[in-house]
Amino acid sequence: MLMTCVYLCAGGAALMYILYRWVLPSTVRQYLVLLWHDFLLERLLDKITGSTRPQRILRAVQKNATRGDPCSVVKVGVYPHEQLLSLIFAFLNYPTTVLELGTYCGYSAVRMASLLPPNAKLITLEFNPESAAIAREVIAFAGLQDTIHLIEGASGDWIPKMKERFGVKTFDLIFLDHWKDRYLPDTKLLERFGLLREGTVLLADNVICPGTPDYLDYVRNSPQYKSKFFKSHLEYTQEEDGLEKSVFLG
Ligand SMILES: C[S@@+](CC[C@H](N)C(=O)[O-])C[C@H]1O[C@@H](n2cnc3c(N)ncnc32)[C@H](O)[C@@H]1O
Ligand SMILES: [Mg+2]
Repeated sequence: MLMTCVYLCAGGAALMYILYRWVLPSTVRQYLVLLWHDFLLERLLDKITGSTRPQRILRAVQKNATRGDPCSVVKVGVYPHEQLLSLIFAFLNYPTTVLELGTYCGYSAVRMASLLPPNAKLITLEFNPESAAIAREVIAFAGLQDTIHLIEGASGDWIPKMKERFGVKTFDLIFLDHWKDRYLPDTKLLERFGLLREGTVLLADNVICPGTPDYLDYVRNSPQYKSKFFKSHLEYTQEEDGLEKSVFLG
């Protein structure tokens, strides 16, 4: 009886894996991965540890990184775009004005700021107060509070105020990594408020999973952009994903 149960469970698990890996279309698979990873697994970990994911990230940074050393902070997590970011920063001859949409816990902000030349400025926007508070602590731990300017608020509200509130003329690099349905409207806002110059690079994350079809269609077909896709994979998974690098041509 026990062995029959074991065989049935093993057979069921194998069948589920085959269905998941080879039968389900990739879009369904991507939704399942996001549902599992960003929702079910996180809720389970929240319950078990009595803490939220941002709180766990901050604790991991405080425990495993060295205060004042941004590289040690970045090493605490998995960052799939490490090499590409370094290449793009070199290609741009080290940008001095960078905007990030979607800070979360400040991980990519710390990564990018650690590649910036002295006197450069990185503005990052986050509308979730809990994430913004954790990001502030992560940024301070890395010793980058003078380079990274974290704004708590929604991109749609802040992009129009960038020039008057922060004295920004145009950005050299913009990293789009917030909610995917905002990529296109925020790009149009950046255009409308004159924040792009000839040569500004838009780097859009997760354009396949969860995906940003309207944004991709826009930057790939507009004569104002020269766009190129870089294959990658979704953070912490093997699911196919990618970044779109689009150079504004003016
Ligand atoms: C994928 S996470 C960012 C991850 C971060 N860039 C990193 O790699 O470490 C997306 C974040 O964008 C924030 N967000 C989403 N839409 C936003 C908006 N319109 N304005 C500001 N923040 C937004 C979410 O609260 C979330 O924390
Ligand atoms: Mg991302």
